[in-house]
Amino acid sequence: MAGIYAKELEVAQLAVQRASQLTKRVFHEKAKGTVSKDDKSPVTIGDFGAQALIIAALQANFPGDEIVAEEESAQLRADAPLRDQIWELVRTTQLDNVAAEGLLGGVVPDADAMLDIIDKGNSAGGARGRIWAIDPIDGTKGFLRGGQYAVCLALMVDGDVKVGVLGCPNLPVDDAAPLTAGIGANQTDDDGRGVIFSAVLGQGATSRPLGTGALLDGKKIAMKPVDELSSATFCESVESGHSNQSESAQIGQKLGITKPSVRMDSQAKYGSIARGAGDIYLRLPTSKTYQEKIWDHAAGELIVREAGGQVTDTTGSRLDFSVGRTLASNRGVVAAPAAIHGQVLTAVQEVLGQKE
Ligand SMILES: Nc1ncnc2c1ncn2[C@@H]1O[C@H](COP(=O)(O)OS(=O)(=O)O)[C@@H](OP(=O)(O)O)[C@H]1O
Ligand SMILES: [Mg+2]
Ligand SMILES: [Mg+2]
Ligand SMILES: [Mg+2]
Repeated sequence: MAGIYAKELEVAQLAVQRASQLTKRVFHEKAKGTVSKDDKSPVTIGDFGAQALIIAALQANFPGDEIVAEEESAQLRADAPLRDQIWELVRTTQLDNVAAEGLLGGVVPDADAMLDIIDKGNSAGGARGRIWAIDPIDGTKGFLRGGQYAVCLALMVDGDVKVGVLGCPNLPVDDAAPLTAGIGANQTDDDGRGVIFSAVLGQGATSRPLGTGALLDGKKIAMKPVDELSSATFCESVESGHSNQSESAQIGQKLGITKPSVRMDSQAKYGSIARGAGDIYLRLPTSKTYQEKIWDHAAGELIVREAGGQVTDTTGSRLDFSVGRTLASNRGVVAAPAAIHGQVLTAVQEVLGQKE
């Protein structure tokens, strides 16, 4: 018998697969159509195109649902060549699997419809009803440097994440592949790479090859038991502006961790610890004012919890996805196997407590 949220999961996985196909095309192009946003962060034709394809798939299947997505069309409305470049990508990216492509609603009618679709991701979020959270390319800087990035989609119902899917084109398919120090740059999406992580609340977490054809069966994933904290591996951000790296080094010292941190962009970090390739994900605030965005965490947080992990902020509270487009009630993120999360959190609080 199909489980609860089975259709949502299938549509989400196919939508992520199709959007990843678009980002992979852009990845292999020299000019990635990069423009700068108001906050100076980069956005590419891949981000806009992937967001359009995912929202189109959600609207074809769940027309009453709300959507919180990272990007908006304003810059494209003022730049016809950029809009047309994205439209060409969106129009020509389809799944090989004809039935699946049909399920996702087929091709978007035209470029103007595409702009309107991109802007359907403008929901304010909140604690009521069904709301999808989309990060079309998480880790855009990683995407640009040939490192890790993730196509991220999650469904929240009444403020709780129920379904989470991450497409990671540049991670190894093999759950047992060790993380290498250089995984944050010069990666490829050749054979043996590209994985979809998924979870449904209460049903566990899985990984499967990203591929381009029919979805293959998923394998259950689980966090690796950490018998000796000193042998654990941190999985951390690449950008020093996104997480305080000197504090995480002090926390590592307190815990007796000697292995160097593995740095990679995006929610690929959550997927990597969920399958036991790494152990602990820390995101330590670098400013008093930055609020984490729900689309940067919703899918990964559920996948880690369903793989046997615990995820809190630095105060020990669960991440609260019900307060809008940001995690306004939380500060930073601490994710670890449930059995050691308490010890890690204590070390985090000791180090952060020394600051004031
Ligand atoms: N100041 C600050 N603090 C914390 N986080 C920030 C900050 N600025 C941006 N962002 C968000 O970080 C998202 C990428 O996170 P990563 O964990 O991939 O960071 S890193 O690239 O590995 O350093 C990135 O997501 P994308 O924009 O989707 O790439 C941003 O939403
Ligand atoms: Mg961004
Ligand atoms: Mg992001
Ligand atoms: Mg993004």
